[in-house]
Amino acid sequence: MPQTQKPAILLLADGHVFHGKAFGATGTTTGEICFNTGMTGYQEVFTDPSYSGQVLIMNNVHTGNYGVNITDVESKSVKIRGLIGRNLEERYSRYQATDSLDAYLKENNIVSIEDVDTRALVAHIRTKGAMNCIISSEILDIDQLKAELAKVPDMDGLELASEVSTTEEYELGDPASPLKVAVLDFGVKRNILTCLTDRGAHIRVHPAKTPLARLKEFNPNGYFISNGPGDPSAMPYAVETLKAILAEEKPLFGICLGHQLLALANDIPTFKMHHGHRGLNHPVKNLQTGRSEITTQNHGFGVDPEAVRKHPNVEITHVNLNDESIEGIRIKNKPAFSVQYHPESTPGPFDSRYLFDDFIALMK
Ligand SMILES: NC(=O)CC[C@H](N)C(=O)O
Repeated sequence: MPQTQKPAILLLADGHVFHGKAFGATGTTTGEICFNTGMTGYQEVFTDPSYSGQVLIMNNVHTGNYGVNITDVESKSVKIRGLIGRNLEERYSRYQATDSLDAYLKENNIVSIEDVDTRALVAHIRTKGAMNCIISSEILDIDQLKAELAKVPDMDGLELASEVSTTEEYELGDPASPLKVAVLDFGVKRNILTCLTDRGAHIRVHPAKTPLARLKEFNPNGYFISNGPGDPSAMPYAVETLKAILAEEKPLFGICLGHQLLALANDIPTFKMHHGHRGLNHPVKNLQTGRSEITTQNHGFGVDPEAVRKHPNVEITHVNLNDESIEGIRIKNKPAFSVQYHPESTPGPFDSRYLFDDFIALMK
């Protein structure tokens, strides 16, 4: 906790007010409130592009105590819109750390609030569901905050992926590799790309709206459909590309948003969840092997379980052991599969990394 702190206010769309202290950048920020139950890995979480448009509560009581550095990132900048914590620590201790969380949030202009009763807040979101919120250390008048909050668009129906996708194509891995993967970037996490290149793939990463004709010019052995922020049903352009890719009959692997888009490309609808799944310890059962995995998750939308079960050509490969939501699917007559969770983890356990091996094996 820094020595001198201004007061700050968190207002929820349902009128609930939480008083706390300003941390990081001062000012005002808005977005959809969500919570992550992970005890560690906060820098990887803050830089995950799938969090764009969201204000994040860290459930852990202390965040910031091991500082930040330049390597523990999933993209070039912090992507959360704001941070809420019980204790956000300015002092840190770790030999690899290069700076404090406070300095990092200031540098990335992330308005944050601490000294909030996060247990009560998370319990409230779990009961009432996802909603928009506003944090401010400059506007302390509730009516004025309410007026600002009313201008914030709903996450439902929001297309955000094209805002965080790369604007230029780029290649990674060994250009001499015979294994080529065309990546569609909707906000891809860096470690997903590393999981592919570490397994020998040469990859080309493409902007979100790249048509199949351009993807094919790379002569790929397979296609990877990335994670990303926003509502998948607001991305008809991506669903069209996926349908065209599926007609190619080449291996396809999708993660999170990529999983939702694969469902939509098979006419399975997606829906807005009550408050989503975000954390590092979500149990998932692999129905093909019977084994359980502890997984990293970050999603606020899901694929319609009834529509998946009724689909003649889609097989459920993974289910969530907490709520039986659909965690993985496979297209029966095509070499295409996807998972709702994050096998690249970072942060999280490595239980599900085998999915990258499966994708490589499918291409070989
Ligand atoms: N991590 C992701 O790809 C998130 C997908 C989607 N934006 C969701 O919230 O469900």
